[in-house]
Formats: sequence, C-alpha cells, structure tokens
Amino acid sequence: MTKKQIQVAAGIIRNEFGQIYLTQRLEGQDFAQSLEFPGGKIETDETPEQALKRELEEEIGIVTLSALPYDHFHFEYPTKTIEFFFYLVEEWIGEPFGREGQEGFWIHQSELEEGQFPPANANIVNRLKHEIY
Ligand SMILES: Nc1nc2c([nH]c(=O)n2[C@H]2C[C@H](O)[C@@H](COP(=O)(O)OP(=O)(O)OP(=O)(O)O)O2)c(=O)[nH]1
Ligand SMILES: [Mg+2]
Repeated sequence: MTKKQIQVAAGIIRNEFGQIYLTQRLEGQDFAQSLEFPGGKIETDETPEQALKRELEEEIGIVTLSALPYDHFHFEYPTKTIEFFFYLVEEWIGEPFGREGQEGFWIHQSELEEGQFPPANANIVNRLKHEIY
C-alpha cells in the first residue's frame, strides 16, 4: 500500500520581541500535547498561502497580513508523508488565542526546544533557535 501523502501549511508567528506564538496539540490529535506552529492541511483547490490564512483564522483567530516563505520540505512519518510549507508571519490583525480550546504561548525563538515538537520540526526549530533576533 502506498503511504498517505498530505500537504500542510503552518505559520511562524513572530512579534517585535522575537517571540513566537505556539499552540499545544489537543488530546486525540496525532502528536497530542506537542507544541506546534499553528496550521493544518491544505485542501483541494487551495494554494499553500490560502490554506495558511484560513487555518490561522480558524485556529487562532488572526487575519494574516504578510506571509514570507520560510521553509518547504517533505517529511516521512511511519504512516504518511507530509509536504510542509512554513511561512514567517510578522504582520497580522488580532490577538492570537487558541480558538479550538488549545493552549497558546509566546516563547522567544532562542528558547525553543526541538523535543517539544513533532519530529518533522527539528530542523526548523534549530534554525530559529540559532538565528539572531
Ligand atoms: N500545524 C502543524 N502541524 C504539524 C507541525 N509539525 C508536524 O509534524 N505537523 C503535523 C501534525 C499533523 O499530522 C499535520 C497537520 O495536520 P493538522 O492536524 O494540524 O491538520 P488540520 O489543522 O487541518 O486539522 P484537522 O481538521 O485535520 O483535524 O502535520 C507543525 O509545526 N504545525
Ligand atoms: Mg491544525
């Protein structure tokens, strides 16, 4: 059987202090309790950027004003392959909050820890952590 392939768009929401808004995945989801960059699956007929904007509105209640491509890669999980589109979001309207009941936190990018995220995030977390802000 061929592995399931999905595409995911997620946002690195960074404020002027170099803090990033992260949410905690809910019980019952895969990688429950892991931290994540808010986002989700790209639907048919959506561009990655359209999906990003929709997901950020649905999950954390913000309107995205700018999204810069930050990373694009494929990651093989045991049961699925995910194509990720990560964007850096530094301009938005609203105050992010866990609109689906999930916890949200602002964490300075130098304090991110890859062990708190799903395995696919290791490189991106390392890159952010070692970037000077
Ligand atoms: N949003 C997000 N998903 C991530 C990250 N790292 C990572 O491995 N993933 C995985 C977890 C999921 O298998 C998949 C994202 O799907 P999702 O569960 O957020 O999808 P969704 O928001 O559309 O939710 P649903 O409607 O399918 O429940 O990507 C990340 O940093 N952010
Ligand atoms: Mg999601």
